Amino acid sequence: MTGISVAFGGVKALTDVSLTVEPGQVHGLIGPNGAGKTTMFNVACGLVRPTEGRITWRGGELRRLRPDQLAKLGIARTLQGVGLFPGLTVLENVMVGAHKHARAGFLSALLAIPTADKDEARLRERALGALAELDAEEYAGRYPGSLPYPVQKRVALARALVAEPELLLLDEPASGLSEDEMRELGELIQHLSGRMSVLLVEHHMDLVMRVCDQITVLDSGQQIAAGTPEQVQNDPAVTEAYLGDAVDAEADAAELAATDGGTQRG
Ligand SMILES: Nc1ncnc2c1ncn2[C@@H]1O[C@H](COP(=O)(O)OP(=O)(O)OP(=O)(O)O)[C@@H](O)[C@H]1O
Repeated sequence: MTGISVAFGGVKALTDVSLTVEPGQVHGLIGPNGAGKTTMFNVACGLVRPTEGRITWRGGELRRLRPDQLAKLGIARTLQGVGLFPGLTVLENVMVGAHKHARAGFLSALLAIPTADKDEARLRERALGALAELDAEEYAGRYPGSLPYPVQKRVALARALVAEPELLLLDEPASGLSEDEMRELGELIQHLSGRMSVLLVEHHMDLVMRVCDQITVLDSGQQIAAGTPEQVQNDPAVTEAYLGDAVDAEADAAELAATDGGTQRG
């Protein structure tokens, strides 16, 4: 993505941001709150059209990237929420992610139309394989609503992986996970990068520093640093941006405490 700018009405969410996810690499996108990470992620998955800039994929420019084209382009994503279909079982949810591999289409496969028997069997096998990779095979027959949040997140990831994407877009995959689950997620992401590229938007800095090959840092819609985890960690502009964020939070807390104190005194 080159020279990406996005404006929402008068708000400039991104100004001239460029990043390239290299084949087989994990690329982290970080920055304090409101930096523009989600907006950039949404540009990468076609949910937000940039005001300016170019998106290049497989050597060609994508003039109009739409979310429904992603699977055909070899791109899969998971979003901040979980986004599973509550009325489908875990297995069926994952099969939805594999539908581009089915000749007769997902609907006929799901409805078990006779001509789709072979496709359905293949889909089922692929979906079970993806669930097994995420250690979630045992939940295949369950409905998402009955499962703990971290398991739902694993199912959502299995649904993205089953299409065997070339590029996997992950928006805050570690949110709501315990330390142990986060460590497992880190290992999984590193393992996956052997066969696909990953763009990772994440708040948990230790995870980002552990698994990313390259990192782009945004602040107030601008790119303030880019490089290896070590380069980014030692970049004064990055420290300053995060420190500014912490100082703001402290000032807010102090102001709130002062207001509370005033109320008590009054
Ligand atoms: N749909 C929208 N309409 C108007 N402004 C928006 C919209 N989406 C994002 N913004 C603004 O764009 C800026 C960047 O927001 P964005 O959500 O991309 O940041 P972020 O880095 O993902 O933040 P966070 O870490 O808090 O999720 C913010 O100022 C935000 O208020």
